[in-house]
Amino acid sequence: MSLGLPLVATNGHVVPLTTRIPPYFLNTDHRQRCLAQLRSKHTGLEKYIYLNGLKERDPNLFYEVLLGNMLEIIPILYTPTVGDACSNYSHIWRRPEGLYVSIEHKGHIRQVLHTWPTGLASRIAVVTDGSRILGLGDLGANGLPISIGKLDLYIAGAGIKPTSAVPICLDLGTNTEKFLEDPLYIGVRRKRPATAEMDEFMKEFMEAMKETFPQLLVQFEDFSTDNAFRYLEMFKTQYRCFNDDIQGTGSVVLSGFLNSARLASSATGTPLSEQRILFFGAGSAGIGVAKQLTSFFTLQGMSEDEARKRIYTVDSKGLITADRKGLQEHKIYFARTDYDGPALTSLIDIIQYVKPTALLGLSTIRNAFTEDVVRLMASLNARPIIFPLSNPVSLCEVDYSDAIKWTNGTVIFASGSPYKAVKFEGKVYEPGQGNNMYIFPGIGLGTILSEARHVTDAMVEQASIALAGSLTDEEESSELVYPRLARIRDISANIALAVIRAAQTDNVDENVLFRNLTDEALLDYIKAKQWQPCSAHSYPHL
Ligand SMILES: NC(=O)C1=CN([C@@H]2O[C@H](COP(=O)(O)OP(=O)(O)OC[C@H]3O[C@@H](n4cnc5c(N)ncnc54)[C@H](O)[C@@H]3O)[C@@H](O)[C@H]2O)C=CC1
Ligand SMILES: CC(=O)C(=O)O
Ligand SMILES: [Mg+2]
Repeated sequence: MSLGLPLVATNGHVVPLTTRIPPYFLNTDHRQRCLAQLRSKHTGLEKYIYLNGLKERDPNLFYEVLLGNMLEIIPILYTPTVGDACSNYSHIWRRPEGLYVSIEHKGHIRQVLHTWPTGLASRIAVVTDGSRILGLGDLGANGLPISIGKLDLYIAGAGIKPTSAVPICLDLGTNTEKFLEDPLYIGVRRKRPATAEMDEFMKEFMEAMKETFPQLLVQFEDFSTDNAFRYLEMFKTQYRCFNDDIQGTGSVVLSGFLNSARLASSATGTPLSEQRILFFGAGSAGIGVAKQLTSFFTLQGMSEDEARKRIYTVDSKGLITADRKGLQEHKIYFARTDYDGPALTSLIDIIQYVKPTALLGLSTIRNAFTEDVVRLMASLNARPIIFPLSNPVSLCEVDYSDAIKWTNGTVIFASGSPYKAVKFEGKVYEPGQGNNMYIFPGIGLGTILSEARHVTDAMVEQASIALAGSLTDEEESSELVYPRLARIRDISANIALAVIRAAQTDNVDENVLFRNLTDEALLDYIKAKQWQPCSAHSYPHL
């Protein structure tokens, strides 16, 4: 421990020569004190505010507490509680903790970015425009906590240094009236810009980001669906960036689906090539996952057409068919051409028609997977795969305990937000959490270390395959589809290794030094680079 003033050691105890610190404070366990303080708070939002204050007072201690208590703390910093933090951010705001770039800064964005204190040391920015925060809609400038929460997962889950992380909220206005009318609202009071104005802003922003932070990776987060696809297409080969909701979600769900299909197949013998996957919800997340699945199927030898035929998509108007007028661009690829009956609008009718082996919810519709829906899935499949992936919990398509009860324990389940284990007829069942948090830390770490010019499709796909293969024997025998969260650092290191190798194969790695390392040596290097918090450094000023 490095302390500025001499200390007296008595009976092995450390006593600072100062009156500002209680004499025996340094001999107590600060982490336990923090946990006790955290647990004394009654609501999720109070816990969020407490943790936020702890991070400001003592970042090392904050990350130590987080790393030692992931299962308890991640649901506060991230989904579901981060949803409450965003919804109420204008009211709970305490201190500056991220970078706001406003539409009013247009023409001066470079100057704004230069105000960020860690400048050239910055490596990863999570950028939201607040237009679709989780499933909660347009929260405008209140969206910053989602960028902060994702970056906390980068730091805890992948070992990215806190000083490398830049949380960004683009304040482009909001179309949500209640914020525009709220005197405490922290954002610019205007409606969102039209496409041409937003495009100009985004182009200036990305160019300025590259100039100001030349080694930085941009993760686009929670943009409304049209813009999510639009800016990914516009920027993905020009800048080092990816879209978490499209690519991160695609990658993480493919991984859980592969492990689920293996489990289901051991009961039914159904091969991957005969899976029929029904997507309830066809936005950035639904279509992102559908594309990742079809891409994987083609890797397995299916033709593109055969792969696409495995997928059925549903939106608020029902089963998406090619003959529907005015289909949005991103829905066209998966629109069915083999159904020409009357529009199928009820989920029960759609399931009866498709007979899916897997039902994936990315719809934001709470309890859309009713008892009838779940029981029908169970009657069609010995092991139905049901993933209600919408966030936060308040928008989840079905609760875990209901899914277990209505399928008599046969369901293979992963939800976007966390659920606790459930006891049913004497047996304990553990849910999976199908959330991009398992994937983006490793994609980011691998991209940063390899200094990849772009994030290629193969990097995202290999991340998914690495995650799918990361289950231990114990996790496999417990029928988990994702690894236990407590192992996320090791898992992120393995994902980063796969991402670096894919970057090399695609020739986008600007750091070519890793090319000559064996996998073992590279994995050791990655792990050695992971930042470790150390609260012993917290009192150098005593
Ligand atoms: N688990 C995870 O890792 C992730 C989960 N998500 C969640 O997925 C959800 C959707 O996100 P996006 O795709 O970006 O949003 P979005 O708003 O673009 O998509 C929602 C989709 O659901 C459909 N939908 C709405 N009402 C419906 C109804 N009554 N019946 C059938 N379909 C209906 C819409 O037509 C649209 O296609 C959000 O809750 C988000 O939090 C998103 C990314 C990652
Ligand atoms: C998990 C996530 O990225 C979302 O719900 O938007
Ligand atoms: Mg998201």
